[in-house]
Amino acid sequence: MIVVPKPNPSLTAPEPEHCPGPESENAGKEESCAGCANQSICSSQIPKGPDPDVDFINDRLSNITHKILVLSGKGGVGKSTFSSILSWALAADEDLEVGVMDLDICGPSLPKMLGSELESVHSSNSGWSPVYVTENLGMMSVGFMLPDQDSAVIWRGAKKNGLIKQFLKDVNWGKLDYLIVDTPPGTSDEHLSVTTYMKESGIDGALIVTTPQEVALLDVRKEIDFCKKANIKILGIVENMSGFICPGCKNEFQIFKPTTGGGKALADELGLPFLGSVPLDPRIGKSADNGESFLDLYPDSPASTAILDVVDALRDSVEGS
Ligand SMILES: Nc1ncnc2c1ncn2[C@@H]1O[C@H](COP(=O)(O)OP(=O)(O)OP(=O)(O)O)[C@@H](O)[C@H]1O
Repeated sequence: MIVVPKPNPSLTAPEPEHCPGPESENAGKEESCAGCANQSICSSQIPKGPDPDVDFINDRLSNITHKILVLSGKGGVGKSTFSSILSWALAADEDLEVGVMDLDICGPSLPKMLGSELESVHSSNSGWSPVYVTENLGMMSVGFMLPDQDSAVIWRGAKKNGLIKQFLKDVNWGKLDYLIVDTPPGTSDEHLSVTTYMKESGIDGALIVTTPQEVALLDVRKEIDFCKKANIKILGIVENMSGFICPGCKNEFQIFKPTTGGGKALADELGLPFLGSVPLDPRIGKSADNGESFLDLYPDSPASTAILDVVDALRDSVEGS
């Protein structure tokens, strides 16, 4: 077994062709991005023509039964927190093999949330081995490849694309029942790369995390539009930080306005499944900071009940029961 050097020199992927940008005479013709006039999905950072790596990716991913993207329009709504709790919840079922891939390249928080930040990725002839949080929960994150926790990843789209491709091609997950893919906020390079490369092998769909406030919901609408354009099914919307139930007195308090209901209203308006609301609970943040499973620590809390309801609804949706 060889420890992958930190940072991994092989991550210096060849720079594929860039978007011509708004100044170019080709801008907006074949494909375009926010910098070009047209608002359609920009694929200029993905190499054109047949990509031999896609066969390797399809081969790797053919061992994975369910693939779920966790998306949100806005940052800080609890996407990584929910991805980590979801992974823990699924892995609590010993019959399931679970993987979680952290595609938040510039802000990888899953190694910390899953209590594995000091681990390293190992490589062998069969590829990169995920870091195992528990026997049946593996994880891959760029966070494992940084020289230290404070190092910033300052990469343009082409390089992010190279890393995502490498994650999909080289990580040897083995046979998985679930792969949870945590993404950064928005609809950017990471989203485009992962949906492009995973498309052929099949993505079950996207779980959209939001908070109840209008500013988050506004961005969620864009995320939903992205999913439509990229042909990704929306498995449902989860409203996180929805109301605050005091762990001491158990009363519900109104901290932000509106405190609850925005996610459900949006789901109803767009005819999408609403999977449930998870209340604000400061112990969720503390558990995540400590790399511990909130569900294990506080199984009887209203937040745990709400989270498990969402997980059940999600499993029903993808497993078709
Ligand atoms: N239900 C909750 N109750 C209390 N705190 C929460 C809850 N959900 C998330 N948090 C806290 O909110 C903060 C933001 O969460 P998180 O990092 O998961 O958001 P994110 O959407 O992944 O952000 P980004 O997209 O910027 O990475 C964290 O400190 C997390 O512990």
